[in-house]
Amino acid sequence: MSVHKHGDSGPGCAGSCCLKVTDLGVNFGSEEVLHNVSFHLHCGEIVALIGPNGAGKSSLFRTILGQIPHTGDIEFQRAGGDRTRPLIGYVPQSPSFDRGDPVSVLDFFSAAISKWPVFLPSPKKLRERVAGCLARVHGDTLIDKRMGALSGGELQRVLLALALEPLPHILVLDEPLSGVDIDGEKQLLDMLDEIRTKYDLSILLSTHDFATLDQYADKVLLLKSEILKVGTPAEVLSSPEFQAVFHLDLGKGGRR
Ligand SMILES: Nc1ncnc2c1ncn2[C@@H]1O[C@H](COP(=O)(O)OP(=O)(O)OP(=O)(O)O)[C@@H](O)[C@H]1O
Repeated sequence: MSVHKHGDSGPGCAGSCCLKVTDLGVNFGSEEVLHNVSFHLHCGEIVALIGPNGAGKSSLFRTILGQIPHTGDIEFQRAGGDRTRPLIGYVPQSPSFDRGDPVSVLDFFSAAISKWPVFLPSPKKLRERVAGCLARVHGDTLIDKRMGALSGGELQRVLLALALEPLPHILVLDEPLSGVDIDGEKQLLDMLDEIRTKYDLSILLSTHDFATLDQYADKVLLLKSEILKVGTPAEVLSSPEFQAVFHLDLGKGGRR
C-alpha cells in the first residue's frame, strides 16, 4: 500500500517532517534500553514499530511523550516551520477493567475530559460532547455500555476516541491490536487509515502482529534497543535482521 495520504481538514505539510528523532538514548539505571535511535515520522504517515519483548518499544513511546529523560534529540516540526511541541494522543497498552465494574463509557470519558464527578449524572452537553468523540471512531452506540463489558476491539475504540480528544498532531498507540479479535482488528486498522486521512495526523504504533503490517503501515521500524532495519513492511519482514531477531530459519530463498 505505502501511500502518503493527506486529508482536507488538516494543516497539510507538503511531506515535511512531523517528528524527527536523532541519536536517541535511554538508560534505566545501568541498563541501556535504547541507543542510537534515529527516524522520521511524516504527516499523514503510519509507522509501525516492531521488535521482541523488552526491545524498548514502550520506552521509546514514553520518551517521545516526554515522560523519560533521554540523550539525543526529539524535534517536532509543524506546518509553517512551527517547532512548538505538538499535541500527542496516546493509547496505552490495553488497561484491564473488572468485568463487574459499573463505570460506563460515558462516566469514564466524562471523568477524563472534564472535571464532572463520575457519581453525578452527566449533563446533556457533556453527553453530547462524548457522543461526538465516540462518533469519530464509529463508537456512538458504546456510550452507555459498561467499560467492563466491552470487547477488546470496543475498548480500543473507546481509548482511541479519548486519544483523539482534542485532535492531536501525532497519535501514538502501544500494541493496539493485542486482545482484539480478527474482525475487531480489521475494523481498527480501517479506522486508523480513515483517521490519518481525514485529520492528516501521523500515527506511530507498536505491534507483534506482522501479518497485517502490509495492510496499513507505510514504514516499519525494527527495534531491539537500536533500530536494526527501516523500510516498507515487505523490506523489513524479508530482511536478515528480522530473521535474526525472531530466530527464523527461512531457508535459502529468504521466504517463510
Ligand atoms: N520504568 C522502568 N524502570 C526500569 N526498567 C524499565 C522501566 N520500563 C521499562 N524498563 C525496562 O526497559 C526494557 C524495555 O522495556 P519496554 O517495555 O520498553 O519494551 P517493549 O519493547 O515495549 O516490550 P513488550 O513488547 O514486552 O511490551 C525492559 O528491559 C524493561 O524491563
